[in-house]
Amino acid sequence: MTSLGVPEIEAGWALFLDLDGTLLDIAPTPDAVQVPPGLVPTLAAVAQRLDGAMAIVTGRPRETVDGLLAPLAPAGGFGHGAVLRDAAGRIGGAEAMPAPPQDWAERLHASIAAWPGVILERKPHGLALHFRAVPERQQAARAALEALLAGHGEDFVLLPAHMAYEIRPRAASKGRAVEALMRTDPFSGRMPVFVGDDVTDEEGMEAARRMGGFGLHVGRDFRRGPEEVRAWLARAAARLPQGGQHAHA
Ligand SMILES: O=P(O)(O)OC[C@H]1O[C@H](O[C@H]2O[C@H](CO)[C@@H](O)[C@H](O)[C@H]2O)[C@H](O)[C@@H](O)[C@@H]1O
Repeated sequence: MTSLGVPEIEAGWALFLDLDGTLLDIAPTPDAVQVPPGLVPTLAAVAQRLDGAMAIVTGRPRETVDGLLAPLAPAGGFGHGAVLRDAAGRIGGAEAMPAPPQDWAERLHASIAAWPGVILERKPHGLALHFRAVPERQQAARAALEALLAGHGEDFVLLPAHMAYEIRPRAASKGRAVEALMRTDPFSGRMPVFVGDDVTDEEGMEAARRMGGFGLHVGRDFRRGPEEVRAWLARAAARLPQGGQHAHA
């Protein structure tokens, strides 16, 4: 255990890691995030120590994550679980996921033209309105997304996020990503552990608990934030045997 009571990573875990606010420090805008030197090699080493049972579970699209973490292309749940990639690199899960109607982005562009500082983020299976630079626009951003959902409430849901509101497919969730990946090799049979910081991560943590594992929260457990998560991962990369629990010395 660490001094704050977070258990050290074990070779028999399946590790599910949120990205923004967990591995990466929060930045002023989505495009401004910095991937700290050493993070990608650490993630690659941890995945190797866990026999590949490590996934990134994030609201970001797969293409964005692959750009940020290149050359690593980890297993994961992307777009809040709308798109899945297993440890063998097979992509799926999005067949039944709706894309936001074409006119939604146009309608939002029209709204935010009058709200300097509000950022519209378009994703394959969702949208986000960021108001970090102009917190006074929070209610307006929420209302704009609620207006879009008025005719599509059955397909999409509204999510509160860090200084943002998002729309995602109702059928997508981080819990769905955990459950689906846990049915695949090499995740199957391991103890799921989900690490996250946000409201949507609670569904991933709940899924991990249902499947015999647990969740760790950045804030309540990792009180020093993403920096502490990265140090925890680096210790596992240095300490666990190469090749994970099946490795022979
Ligand atoms: O599931 P996550 O990996 O935690 O991603 C959640 C959303 O993160 C991003 O937005 C947040 O991080 C930005 C960069 O630090 C920050 O500027 C913004 O205020 C946060 O809301 C990302 O832009 C979204 O697409 C993700 O869904």
